[in-house]
Amino acid sequence: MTDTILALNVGSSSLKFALFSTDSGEWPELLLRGAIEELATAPRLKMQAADGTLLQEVVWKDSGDIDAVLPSLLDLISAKREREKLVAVGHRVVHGGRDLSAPQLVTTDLLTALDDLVPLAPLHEAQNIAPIRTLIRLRPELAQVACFDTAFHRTMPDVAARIALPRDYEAAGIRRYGFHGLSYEYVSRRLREIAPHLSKGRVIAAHLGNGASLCALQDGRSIDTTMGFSALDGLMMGTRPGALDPGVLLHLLQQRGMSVAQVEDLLYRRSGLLGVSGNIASDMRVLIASSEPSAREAIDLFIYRCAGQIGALASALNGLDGFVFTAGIGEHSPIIRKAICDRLQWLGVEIDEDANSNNAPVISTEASTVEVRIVPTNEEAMIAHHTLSRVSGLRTPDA
Ligand SMILES: Nc1ncnc2c1ncn2[C@@H]1O[C@H](COP(=O)(O)OP(=O)(O)O)[C@@H](O)[C@H]1O
Ligand SMILES: CC(=O)OP(=O)(O)O
Ligand SMILES: [Mg+2]
Repeated sequence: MTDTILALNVGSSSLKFALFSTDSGEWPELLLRGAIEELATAPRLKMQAADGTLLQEVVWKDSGDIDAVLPSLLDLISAKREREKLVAVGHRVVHGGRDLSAPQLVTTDLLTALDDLVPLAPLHEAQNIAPIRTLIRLRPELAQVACFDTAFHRTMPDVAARIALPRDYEAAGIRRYGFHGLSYEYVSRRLREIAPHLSKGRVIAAHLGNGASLCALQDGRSIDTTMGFSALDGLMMGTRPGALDPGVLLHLLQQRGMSVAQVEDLLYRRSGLLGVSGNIASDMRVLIASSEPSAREAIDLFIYRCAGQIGALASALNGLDGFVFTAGIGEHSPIIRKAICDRLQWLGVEIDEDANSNNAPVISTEASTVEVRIVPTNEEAMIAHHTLSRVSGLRTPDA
């Protein structure tokens, strides 16, 4: 009987899952994968075999939470892989705070530490922890490993991590952590395999999904990133504004009399593409298809802000050798990639329009001084890798 590992990646708009065999060495082999979209409103699951063949589709009648869908998910997976035995589950946990800088086996103490981090990531942390507790109840024999989005950014120098507040705030943990680290760790490792000439150089990776950020990679390690203390900072996102003048917060609280809960809701759930488009959508596909001027304005702002922050990270890297697009928008939207790249001509970026329209691995021209690539991310593979390393007592090799 083959042992398997389940990787769970709960994002702000979906639950992605993937099942891996533990038999194949350092990198577990993919057996099946899938996603549950619209978790909060109308959950629908799609499960595919490793070769992409559709295995199953399920639509739940009621809106649910992860707790409600997880038992069905486990049943559906074991029905498809009857001959394998699930031995461990790895979880993406968005915030590891100041102390959790590497994947950890789940213990009661760890869960208590994670509970304390919930206010730092209101859109994610509680959703990340919920399936861990449900699984302790449903399947107490399973080993569980928490893999942190913040961990990969531990290599950021102090000058990039520091916030310009009085020193005692930093001592209390108010510093820039960065997120999407599992995605950037995967992209960095993948670059080492497919573009070793780039992986040693100065690269910006753009994780453009529902949440969005940039990471400046030097020699494969994070030296700066656009998200900071929380997953609110940096780029404009599906429902978050990105970098915001803190004076706006004071104004909302003092002059408009908004409560803290209202401001939190505004910043995490009602801003970004959704807010600027006038509630048309947070989904880039819907905005691109819309003829409403407000949809166009939301897209234009997303591109403008993204290009500006690429400039800032290019300065942190003292130049640019490579640029990588990844995640939902980055991997699938030629229109957005082109619009961003058109604003990077001053950096020597030149796009090959055919390659870009075809989502080719390299989308820059020969003449471009920056090699622009699409690298599909695989946070689940990274989670499975760390989980296998933890449960088999191996140390994870450094990225
Ligand atoms: N073909 C496409 N064109 C434009 N945007 C796309 C396309 N496919 C996916 N997306 C965008 O990708 C986003 C989801 O990205 P993803 O990385 O899966 O997000 P998350 O992990 O945060 O749930 C969607 O909100 C959608 O806007
Ligand atoms: C950290 C973060 O924003 O994650 P996601 O893109 O999954 O929302
Ligand atoms: Mg994601």
